[in-house]
Amino acid sequence: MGPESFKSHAAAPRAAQRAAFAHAIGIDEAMIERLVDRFYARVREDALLAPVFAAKIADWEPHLRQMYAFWSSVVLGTGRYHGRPMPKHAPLPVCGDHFDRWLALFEATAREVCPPRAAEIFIERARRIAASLEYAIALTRGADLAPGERLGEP
Ligand code: HEM
Repeated sequence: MGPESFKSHAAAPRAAQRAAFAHAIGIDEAMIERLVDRFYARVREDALLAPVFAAKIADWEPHLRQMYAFWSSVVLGTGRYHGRPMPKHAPLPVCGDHFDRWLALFEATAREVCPPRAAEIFIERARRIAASLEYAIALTRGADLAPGERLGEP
């Protein structure tokens, strides 16, 4: 087997292993839908976050479907999500407090909906993506956040 065929064979088992591991700890598409539905139900009742979403989202069904696809791609490696989150978040009137609240609600929901090991996977990924979104939004406002520094008021 030459290097090329080794390469092409190596990628598929890794993706399959990731999906198999996720399934073994209880993650599947139905769990993702429960997590996303409950999380955004909370977001829509949250005094800090609800107005930011309400200004952009009139019809929640397409957003929820997009978020099922997003989390399926992130955690199950299905490649179902093809969007680009950064341009959608860059213009939002948010600061570090919004990210803290988003993560607090997400973490509480994940711990309710998912078995412990599955919850930790969603939470760890969410924290990393939130931090990179926060950093990238700051850059669009001309601020290069130092480690630990938070996104200021828009
Ligand atoms: C301050 C916290 C956040 C706020 C206020 C927020 C708000 C929003 C809003 C309003 C939209 C819809 C934008 C539009 O359609 O114009 C959106 C889309 C989205 N958000 Fe967030 N978000 C936050 C954090 C996050 C985090 C931490 C993640 C990932 C872990 C995330 C993932 C996404 C994705 C994947 C989309 C769909 C983007 C697309 O159209 O492809 N968001 N968000």
